[in-house]
Amino acid sequence: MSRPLAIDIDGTMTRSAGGIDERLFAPLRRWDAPVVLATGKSFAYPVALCTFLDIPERVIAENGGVILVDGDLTVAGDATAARQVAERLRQGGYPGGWPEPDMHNRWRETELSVTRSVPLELLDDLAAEHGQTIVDSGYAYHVKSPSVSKATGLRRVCDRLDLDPGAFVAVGDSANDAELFDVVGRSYAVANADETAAERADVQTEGAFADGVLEALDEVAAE
Ligand SMILES: O=C(O)COP(=O)(O)O
Ligand SMILES: [Mg+2]
Repeated sequence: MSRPLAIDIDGTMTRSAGGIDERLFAPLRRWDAPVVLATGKSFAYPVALCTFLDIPERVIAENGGVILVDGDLTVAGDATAARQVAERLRQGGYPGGWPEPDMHNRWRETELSVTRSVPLELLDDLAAEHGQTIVDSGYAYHVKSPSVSKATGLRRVCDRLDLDPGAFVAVGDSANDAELFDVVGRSYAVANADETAAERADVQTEGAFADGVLEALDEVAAE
């Protein structure tokens, strides 16, 4: 019997060189419990992925800033603060996120994704000045409201689907998955996970990236 699944995208569903590992398409499409894509990517990306996977639109995007569950949309987070931090970065001679044209932030509704080439100390100071925190996905620094996370996103999803977060299994790879790992019934960190994710997960898979996801899915499906 399958359990509801909350799955991270970058570093988890992807191959080491990038791009979604196509071996995940069939098992996710067939999964006989809700599948929620939980990501730091901007809202458009996981919605598009649901469309192409042909699964219901159940999405926690922008590290909990935007949640979509079967047509029910919640926008949390602090878009104004994110824009102010972007402006301060530009004033300091840095990209206001990523170099233009910035496809990471173009369709972003709440937080700010920032290239990891920007000094973390500077970003920490700017974020704190605007009441925001930083989370590192391994792919980008995310300047976000401290009141949202993938875990707060999952709570919203659960309200909507009338499920308990404890019913969920989560799979992820990075610090931005750690709060999610704390609230689900069982959490898997793939073998390439960063230290924070690896420590906070219940289980570490032997396989990296999608191999780890397939391992987790097999284990859950066999129960
Ligand atoms: O957008 C990123 O930086 C990474 O997003 P992820 O949460 O899917 O790994
Ligand atoms: Mg990730």
